[in-house]
Amino acid sequence: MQVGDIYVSAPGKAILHGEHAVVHGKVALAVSLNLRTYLRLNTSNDGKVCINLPNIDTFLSWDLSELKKLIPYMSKREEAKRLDAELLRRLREFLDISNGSLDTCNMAILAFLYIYLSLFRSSELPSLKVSVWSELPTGAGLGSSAAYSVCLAAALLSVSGATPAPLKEWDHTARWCQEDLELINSWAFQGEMIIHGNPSGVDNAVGTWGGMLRFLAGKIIPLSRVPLLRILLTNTKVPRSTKVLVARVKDKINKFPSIMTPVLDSVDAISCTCEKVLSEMTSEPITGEHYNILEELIDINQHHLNVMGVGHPTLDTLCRVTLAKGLHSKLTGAGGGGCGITLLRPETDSSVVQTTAQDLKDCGFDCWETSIGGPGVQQHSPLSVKEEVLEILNGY
Ligand SMILES: Nc1ncnc2c1ncn2[C@@H]1O[C@H](COP(=O)(O)OP(=O)(O)O)[C@@H](O)[C@H]1O
Ligand SMILES: C[C@@](O)(CCOP(=O)(O)O)CC(=O)O
Ligand SMILES: [Mg+2]
Repeated sequence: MQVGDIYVSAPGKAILHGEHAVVHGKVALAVSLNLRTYLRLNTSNDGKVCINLPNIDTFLSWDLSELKKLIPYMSKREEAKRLDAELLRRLREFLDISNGSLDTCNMAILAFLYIYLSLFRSSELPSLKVSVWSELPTGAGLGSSAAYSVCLAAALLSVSGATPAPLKEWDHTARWCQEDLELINSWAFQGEMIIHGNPSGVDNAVGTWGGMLRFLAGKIIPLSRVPLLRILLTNTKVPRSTKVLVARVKDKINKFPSIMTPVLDSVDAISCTCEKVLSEMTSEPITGEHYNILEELIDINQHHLNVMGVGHPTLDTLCRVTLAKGLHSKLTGAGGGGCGITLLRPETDSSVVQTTAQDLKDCGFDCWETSIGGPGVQQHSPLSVKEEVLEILNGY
């Protein structure tokens, strides 16, 4: 087992098209953001497991002797594809968490202990301290749950020795090999299953690999030839739970299958059309017509998402305020509040961006131009972690 400090980070994501539909086997296009979640793990010998989650004011620790009692109940499992229902039930009982709980802290703790116990089930449980801090707003549609799960999976797998930590003495940052990334992604998916209920896997795939990707039924295709897109991100600050929204869409599909199926098919076609246009934009001169199509796709998809029941009055406001400046927006992630994206044209003047952002801030929203396509999960030397992040992580 590796001893010492491990620092890892994983990016958040924005879904350009395909949220919700992707849960039902349709195509999604997603891209990583320059906002990341950071994790520090250090092994200790105080006989405890501690977790510090300052974003959600959660600081807990358990004696190893308590956690060891959960191990005899764990069924033997070779792969990380499905959740171990018995372990989850025992953990819920141990933590006194009801089955339908949506509590932020409960979900985060359950995901952590589940991955920790599963990975160390057949060896000695290590005493360790984990601190996680994120630049991402939590529960706002930017994939904070996936970035959290990817960081947990990467750090715990490294400590267990299953995926050797890739950082060499002279490196500032390092990435895992493809096979190890697949393992990290599969354990992160389990964390997402605990937090989301029924995730598609697109968010943890972006958190693991970064960049822009096409996701269809678990198949991940990196899109390497994409134009540089300028995107304005707006956080309406209306809290919501991905788990609740995903369940709401499922209920609607079950209630009105013949009405909702064409909507999902249409979203699929939007994602495919968007992918085609993005690809054309790299092989021929970019024209206004490319952007006209991208904007129309955004408008149509936003209507579809409203039909699915995941809109919100604040998201309508976002679309109206930006359209007044000639800019097109849609929600991103699970919706119901949270964040939206606005496509900026290459020629959109910075004064227009600024006044639009101010109008949105006047509505009570947070708003910023973001850069997209950041790297997937990384291991860091402490030197390569921003000082303010290091201070937070090392403060516990
Ligand atoms: N930095 C973090 N620290 C602790 N828990 C986190 C963190 N980021 C995300 N989470 C967990 O993920 C949940 C939010 O996930 P979700 O509803 O899917 O929203 P999103 O992924 O869009 O941010 C939180 O309730 C919490 O359990
Ligand atoms: C709604 C969905 O498509 C994306 C959810 O993203 P987020 O948790 O809101 O960031 C669900 C999923 O793909 O698992
Ligand atoms: Mg999420």
